Amino acid sequence: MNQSKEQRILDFVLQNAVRGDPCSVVDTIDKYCSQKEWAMNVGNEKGIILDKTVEEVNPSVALELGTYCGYSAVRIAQLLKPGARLLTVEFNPKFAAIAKQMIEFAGVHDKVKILEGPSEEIIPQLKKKYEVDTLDFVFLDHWKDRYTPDTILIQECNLLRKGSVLLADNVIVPGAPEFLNYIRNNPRFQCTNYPSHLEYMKVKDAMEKAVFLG
Ligand SMILES: O=C(NC/C=C/[C@H]1O[C@@H](n2cnc3cncnc32)[C@H](O)[C@@H]1O)c1cc([N+](=O)[O-])cc(O)c1O
Ligand SMILES: [Mg+2]
Repeated sequence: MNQSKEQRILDFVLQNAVRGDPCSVVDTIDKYCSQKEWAMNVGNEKGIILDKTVEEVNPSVALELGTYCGYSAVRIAQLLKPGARLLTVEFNPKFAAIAKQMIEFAGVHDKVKILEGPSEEIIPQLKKKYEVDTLDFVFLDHWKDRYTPDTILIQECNLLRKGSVLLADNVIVPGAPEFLNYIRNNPRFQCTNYPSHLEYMKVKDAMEKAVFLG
């Protein structure tokens, strides 16, 4: 049966990156996706915005919605302090399996837990089943029409504390207009926009940071 694009990306990493070296895994995925096949990884330009935000927050508990191949999970995990953890949610079992291998090859599996299932089912389980008190950082990069309902659900589940930071990818392309409208008009969030470009393209995109004010 012919391979998926995601399997080809993983194979390219297994053959060309350095095992246990997260930077080489990230760079190798970027090399493949900029030269051979485009894929919806956050990429290096927006990845630097992600890195800077993670370093600024220095989260003990981080949540990612939309693991895909594990590119941003590896980027985030390599910046986490000892004892800190990333929970990443993915409902496509094929993508979850690819990401699991990607994360293990990068050597960050002791910091990352892949939660397989839809975010709307997983989020309400975080406190009891995954022993989360509150989330210090949330990276939204899943279906764009889920950004708003999941942000509301995260608040309903009492998962944010004063200073928790949300960072949303793709608020220009593909776009998340209802999320931008919701979060920018919500007095409980302080928003900042970071103009950038769509991964591996010259197309304009942006990320939106939203700090929960409590
Ligand atoms: O569509 C995009 N991203 C959607 C990402 C989707 C990923 O998150 C999972 N997912 C979705 N809802 C979920 C709910 N629960 C769990 N996993 C979920 C999907 O199985 C997929 O692995 C996108 C598109 C472009 N683009 O240029 O077209 C660029 C980007 O950077 C993008 O992020
Ligand atoms: Mg994205």
